[in-house]
Amino acid sequence: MSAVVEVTGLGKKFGQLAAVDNATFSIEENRVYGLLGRNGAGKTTMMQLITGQDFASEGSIRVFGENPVENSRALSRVCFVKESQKYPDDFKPKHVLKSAPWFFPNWDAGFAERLVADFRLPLNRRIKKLSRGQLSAIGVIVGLASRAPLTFFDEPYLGLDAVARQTFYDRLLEDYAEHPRTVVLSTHLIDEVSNLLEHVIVIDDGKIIMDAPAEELRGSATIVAGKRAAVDAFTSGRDILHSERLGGLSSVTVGRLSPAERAAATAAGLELSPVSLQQLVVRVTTANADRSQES
Ligand SMILES: Nc1ncnc2c1ncn2[C@@H]1O[C@H](COP(=O)(O)OP(=O)(O)OP(=O)(O)O)[C@@H](O)[C@H]1O
Repeated sequence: MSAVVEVTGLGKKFGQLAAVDNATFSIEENRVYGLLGRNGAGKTTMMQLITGQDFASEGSIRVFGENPVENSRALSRVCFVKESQKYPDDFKPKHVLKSAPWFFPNWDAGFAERLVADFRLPLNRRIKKLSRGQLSAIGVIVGLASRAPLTFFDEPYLGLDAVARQTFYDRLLEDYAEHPRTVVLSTHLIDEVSNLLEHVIVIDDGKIIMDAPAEELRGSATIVAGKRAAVDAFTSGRDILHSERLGGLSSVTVGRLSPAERAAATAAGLELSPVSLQQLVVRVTTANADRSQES
């Protein structure tokens, strides 16, 4: 498997603030990635750096083996869909679709047309007059129909309703199956996309705090619940990601349990339940914030 993006010791400072802090990771070819993290964690900044829209303060970035800054050869293979995309004042969606093939060599006009129907996008209305959802739909259509070998969707759902979001996920999966490429989704709706993701990168306070295949993460944490004394006895000495108490009951999130440990927990009358990807991300980012405050 080959890396389409290689980030090494990357840092980006805005004055004193390290929006990206000593980040090292790679993005492999033909996989769907989730770039996840809390508000202000550094996701957009990271995507801006990788797509050559901003300069790094330190470290190196390779996109298809090259420095992306002002590099039209590397960037012609990249599509970055962001919510704050600006268009010329008098532009209509039809102008965006007409100009897209200039930027994206793999542009599929027929696919774009089908997506316009799916998202009920009015092609002839000025972009300034579009609803928030219609504006999001333009980005989603460009991101999908461009079939760029590396596509970033920065919170593509912001204006989309639940039906339109599901349409986006369905079309993405169908098209990805036929035309494999690398897709990076940045989103807060982790549960909604969790089945789509093959690899998860979590950024917190500019630092990469998790970088793992989604399959490995599923089942990597378990909620142990039951009578407080029994939960405490079972979880004592373990790395605890989260704990909640209510009267004499307790619910504690711990790391991966072996089959023998699971059997012991059940024998002790404890209930075990899996932690969703969203819960896991919340737990690790909260644990990271607690550690940062302590140090
Ligand atoms: N141009 C800038 N000047 C100063 N600070 C900035 C600038 N751009 C981003 N930041 C700061 O850098 C940090 C990271 O911002 P970034 O937009 O990358 O976060 P994010 O993870 O995309 O957040 P969200 O999920 O809220 O969109 C934030 O604290 C933000 O305020």
